[in-house]
Formats: sequence, structure tokens, C-alpha cells
Amino acid sequence: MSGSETKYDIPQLAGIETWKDQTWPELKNDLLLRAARGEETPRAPVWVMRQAGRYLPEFQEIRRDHSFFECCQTPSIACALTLQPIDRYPLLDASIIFCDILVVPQALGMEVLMEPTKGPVLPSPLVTPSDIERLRTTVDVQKELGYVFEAITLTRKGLAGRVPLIGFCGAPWTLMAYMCEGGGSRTFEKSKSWLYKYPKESKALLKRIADVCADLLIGEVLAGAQMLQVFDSWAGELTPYQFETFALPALLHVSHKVKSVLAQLGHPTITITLFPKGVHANSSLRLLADPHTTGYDTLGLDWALDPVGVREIVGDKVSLQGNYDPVVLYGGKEGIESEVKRVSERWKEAGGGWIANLGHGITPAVKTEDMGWFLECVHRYSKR
Ligand SMILES: Cc1c2[nH]c(c1CCC(=O)O)Cc1[nH]c(c(CCC(=O)O)c1C)Cc1[nH]c(c(CCC(=O)O)c1C)Cc1[nH]c(c(C)c1CCC(=O)O)C2
Repeated sequence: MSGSETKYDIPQLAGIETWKDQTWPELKNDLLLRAARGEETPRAPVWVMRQAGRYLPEFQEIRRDHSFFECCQTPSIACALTLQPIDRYPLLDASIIFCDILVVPQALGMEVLMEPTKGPVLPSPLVTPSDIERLRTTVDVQKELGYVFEAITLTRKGLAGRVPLIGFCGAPWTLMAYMCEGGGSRTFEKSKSWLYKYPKESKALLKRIADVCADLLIGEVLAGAQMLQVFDSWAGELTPYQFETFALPALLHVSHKVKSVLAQLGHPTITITLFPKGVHANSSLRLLADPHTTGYDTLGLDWALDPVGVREIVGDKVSLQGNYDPVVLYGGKEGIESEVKRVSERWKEAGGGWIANLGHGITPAVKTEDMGWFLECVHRYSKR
């Protein structure tokens, strides 16, 4: 399964010429990178998915004057939004570049809108395999997504070594789901019926998406990202068979291509987190236990899983991230403290590399002081 033997084509990225000449501010807090490599750190590094988001008044202020994708596509704005939570909360141990997973369908040629009440909308979804012809056959990731790389370089400088910068992309299956559904879904009838009706074409589509994801991640690292995360937000909608047959090979294509191309370029290896939201620990997660073969060093867990139980299943080779219930942030000061304390004990008992995070993104109505209190509690109760 290891991708080290396969030679991948090196994408045409500006960073290939420039990455060796970049000098970066010295990193002062490397807890995140150590935990991702499997170290048991003195306390858990902590960050929060969607930490640059609508619960922050300073985010809302910028969003008032700019559309969502304008924020993603303007490097100075994306940089400013990424730095907002870092400036406000010195207890955060990581930053994640402000962007969206749906920039990959855009790079493939699909229109994506962000509607205030509905979330993402893709007005012309893929209905049958003949619609795949509407996608660009080769994607010039530098041309389509160069703004992400620019934003990353600016942000890494702006961070001045305070914390590492995470780059990310969506997982092929999750992106295919958006591309076939035309937006979010409750039942995933359109995207999952592709897997039953058109299994061969589904695999080919997933591979094409995976290629763009890999090139995006490679460009992010060359531009200055110090760690990567792949968001498979809809992994839990699949049967274990579908996860293994469709989602997993595409995920492995991404991680193997990223690591192999970086090695070909002589770039130091970096760690990758996979967030396969909703997957069953005893079936799908079990397939992801060995970073040496999967290329995923850390697995992000949602709040439905118990860290001790997961450790028993996946063993000690892989690091883990998670998994406080995002709704705990509405639990009040005492509620937050007692839950963080309880869950942290499970994590310490589980052992191994642990990055503290929510089990999914922070939601817009959270009070900024409750987010701050949550971070304080994690610092206190994750101490080993
Ligand atoms: C599925 C998914 C998307 N985007 C993303 C995922 C994977 C994680 C997950 O499962 O939530 C990933 C994402 N989206 C965003 C980030 C930025 C980095 C971070 O702080 O985590 C990241 C990592 C910004 C964003 N992406 C989005 C916002 C809010 C949009 C706004 O400002 O109007 C932000 C800050 C919009 C978005 N983008 C997406 C949705 C479903 C929505 C709508 C959500 C909603 O309306 O509540 C697609």
C-alpha cells in the first residue's frame, strides 16, 4: 500500500522554484508538530476547527464588506482572518489557513456559491457520468489556486513563529458528495447512488479530484504550511464497504502523492491529519491505524468516539486529534470545565500523541469568552 515506489508527476507550482530560498521566523511553539509525530507532550496542543469564523466579531466585521469567496481569494484578507483567533487567544497552539474545501471543485471548473442561509450551493451538479466532461481535464493548480499559496506565505510571516500553520483540503469523497448533490444533504441520495449505479466512473472521478487535492496540498507546503489536514466530513455517510472501496483509495492517492512528490523535491517530510468524520472505529478507522502505509500520521475523531476505545482498536502508531463535543461550548463555565476535565482524563488514559480539538467545527453563536475558557480548561486538564 505504501506509495514510496510510485513516481508521481511533479505539478507545475511556483513554489518548486522558490521554497528552498524562503527563510521563516523561528518556530517558538512546536507542541502541535510533536504530538502529530506521536510524542506524548507535557500538555495537549489545542486548536479548534473553524477557529476563524462567525463567532468572532472581528470576523463578522470583515465579512460585512466582502463575500465569503472574496475573503478566501484575497491573500491579505485570508491572512488577516487566519491571524484573528491567534491574536485574540494566545492559548491556541496552531493556526489554520482561512479558505474552504470547495475551492477544489471551483478549480475543476464548477461554480460554487455561498448562500447566507443555505451554506454552499453548486448550481450545476454532476448528475450522470457524461457531466464529468464539463470538468477541466487538466487543472493548473498554480493558476486556479495560487491565491491560497500567497495567503499561506503571508500568514506564515505574520505568525512570526508563534504557532505552526496548517494547510488543508477536502477529501475526495466529501468533495464528490458536494459536486453530485449540488450542496449539503441529509440523505446523500444523489452522491451515494453514483457509487451504486456508476462504480467505475465514481472511482475515476474520485481519482481526478484526488489529483487536484494532492497538488493543492503540495503547493501549500511549498508556500509555508507546516502541517496538513484532509477533511472527510461525510465519510460517516458511507457503508464500511464503500469507505474501503471508494473513499480510502482516493485518500491514499492524496497522501502518497503529497509525500512522494515532497520527497522527490528534497523537501523535509510533514505530518498529515485525516478527519474522517463519523466513521465507525471498529471498521473503517481500523484501516487507518498505520501511518507508514496510509500516509496519515494523525486521525481526527468526532465526539461520538471514546479515545480509550479507539486506541485499543488502532494501536499506538497513529496520533489522534479531538474530540470535545462542539456543543460543550454552550454548556456554561462549570459545564465546560467539568466536561473538559472528564474527556481529558480519557485522553490521558488512551496515551500516545494527542492534539486537543473539538469533534467538529465551532458554531457561530458561541460566546468568545466561552471559547477562551475552553482553551484555559484544556491547558489545565490535559497536563500529563
Ligand atoms: C464541509 C466543509 C466546508 N468547509 C470546510 C469543511 C470541512 C469541515 C467541516 O466538516 O465543517 C472547511 C473549512 N471551512 C472554513 C475553514 C477555515 C479554517 C478554520 O478556521 O477551520 C475550513 C477548514 C471556513 C469557512 N467556511 C464557511 C464559513 C462560514 C461562511 C460565512 O462566513 O458566511 C467559514 C468561516 C462556509 C462553509 N463551507 C462549507 C460549509 C458546509 C459551509 C457553511 C457552514 C455554515 O453556513 O454554517 C464546506
